[in-house]
Amino acid sequence: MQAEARKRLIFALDVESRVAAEEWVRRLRGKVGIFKVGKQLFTRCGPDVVRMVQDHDGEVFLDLKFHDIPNTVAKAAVEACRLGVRMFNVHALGGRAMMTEAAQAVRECHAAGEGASPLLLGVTILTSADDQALREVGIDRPVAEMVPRLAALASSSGLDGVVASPREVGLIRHACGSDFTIVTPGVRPCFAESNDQQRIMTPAQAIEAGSDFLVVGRPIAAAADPVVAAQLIVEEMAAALAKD
Ligand SMILES: O=C(O)c1cc(=O)[nH]c(=O)n1[C@@H]1O[C@H](COP(=O)(O)O)[C@@H](O)[C@H]1O
Repeated sequence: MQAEARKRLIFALDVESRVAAEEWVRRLRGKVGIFKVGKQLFTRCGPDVVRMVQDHDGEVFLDLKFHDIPNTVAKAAVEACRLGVRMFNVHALGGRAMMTEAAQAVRECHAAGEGASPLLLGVTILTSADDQALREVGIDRPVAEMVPRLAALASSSGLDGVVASPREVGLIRHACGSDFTIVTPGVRPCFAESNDQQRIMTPAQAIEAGSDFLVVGRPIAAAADPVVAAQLIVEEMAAALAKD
């Protein structure tokens, strides 16, 4: 069960240089399933950092949260496919046309033999946001209504899954069914700080709720012993998976 749990743990490489990223990959290779390359690292290092992870036999979640006009996002999606990443994301708030064109671009790129077939995920409502934050940008509906609504829109636009807080997994499963992939950041083991995350759950709670993949950054990176922290999270996930 630990091997299955490990495959589902994604470590966020939220660091400022290729050297630091490579150190983390060497340290956590075999201890986590996937490495997430996000905006900070990608802006600093570009696509080479994705290749660096792959050169270490690591799989990559490219977390650039594309949100633009449909044509631009579709073309960025093709580049993500060409990089051979395991998964990448767009903002579901970008809407149906944007998501549909991105999904089509992924299918065509793969069919033409130009790239891999990554999971295309829609970010619903960021795990750092709450109802008050939504009201401030003019969204009067609560998070608990917006997340399943955006997940259903992502699903009907041809996306493979969503990124959301583990707190909303049940609502998403109800709206989108069991085959839809749910990736959850906002995961905090009991030994870690919540930082800027608002809608959090423990690794066990996230797995019990039905998350497919857990994204964890600072609870591992800031731990006194990151390898031990990753292993504790894997053990907690494995115990929750064993209850199924
Ligand atoms: O798409 C994401 O990965 C993401 C979506 C979201 O709603 N919330 C969220 O925290 N993330 C990412 O997940 C990671 C969480 O990191 P920690 O809060 O350090 O565990 C960060 O790299 C975020 O960019």
